[in-house]
Amino acid sequence: MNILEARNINKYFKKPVKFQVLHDISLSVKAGEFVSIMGKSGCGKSTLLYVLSTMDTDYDGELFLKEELITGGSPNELAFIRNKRIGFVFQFHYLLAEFSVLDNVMLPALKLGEKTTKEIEQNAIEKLRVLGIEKLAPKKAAMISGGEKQRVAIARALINDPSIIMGDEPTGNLDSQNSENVFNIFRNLSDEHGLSLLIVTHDPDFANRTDRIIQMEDGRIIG
Ligand SMILES: Nc1ncnc2c1ncn2[C@@H]1O[C@H](COP(=O)(O)OP(=O)(O)OP(=O)(O)O)[C@@H](O)[C@H]1O
Repeated sequence: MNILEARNINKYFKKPVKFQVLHDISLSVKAGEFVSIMGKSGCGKSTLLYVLSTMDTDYDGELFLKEELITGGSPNELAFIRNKRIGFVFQFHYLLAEFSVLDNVMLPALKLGEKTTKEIEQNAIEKLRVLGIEKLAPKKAAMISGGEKQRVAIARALINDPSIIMGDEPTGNLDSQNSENVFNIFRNLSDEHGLSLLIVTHDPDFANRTDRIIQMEDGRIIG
């Protein structure tokens, strides 16, 4: 089954001058598939990811999540999809520095409000355990290392059991050992947990070990 499908996505920026940033992009990510997106700086990777993650709705074309059309959804529907069905990992972790690791991971589930605080806490501890960092749970986010912060950000992205994880250069700010850790976590989530992942990366060593590379050039998919 396709977890994510994009059909004929075109996007224009209108300022300072009108130009087409995405040209007729069609792609799909299947259940459990670990896919990377590569391409030169400025080719449109981040723009594409913002469209695919529903953060940007100003595009032509159609997006499907689990084979359901989500293009044209109301702001509330799209906010729900982003919180529950899509996990996002950025280059920078965006953790709340003064909150504990556990609280940071719990937040998206508290916002969703579908489970009790106790259930959410147990679930958050389980996600931290899967990522090998349950001991960090009580620590303040400000007090842990960069590599640990990124793992906490991944645990936070997993808390609502999303259908897909999207990442924009999630290893871009990490040293090689921490990049390797993050890669292995993603690989394991795909192989052992059947999660789909779509990750923008500049790192060929990372991309070459994903299931498939989508190559972009000048706003187009070229391979
Ligand atoms: N809000 C915007 N308004 C106008 N042009 C934009 C805007 N955001 C990005 N662009 C332009 O769109 C093109 C694609 O940008 P995008 O950030 O998607 O590329 P990228 O492949 O992710 O680059 P990088 O690898 O450097 O992050 C670039 O030419 C960029 O300058």
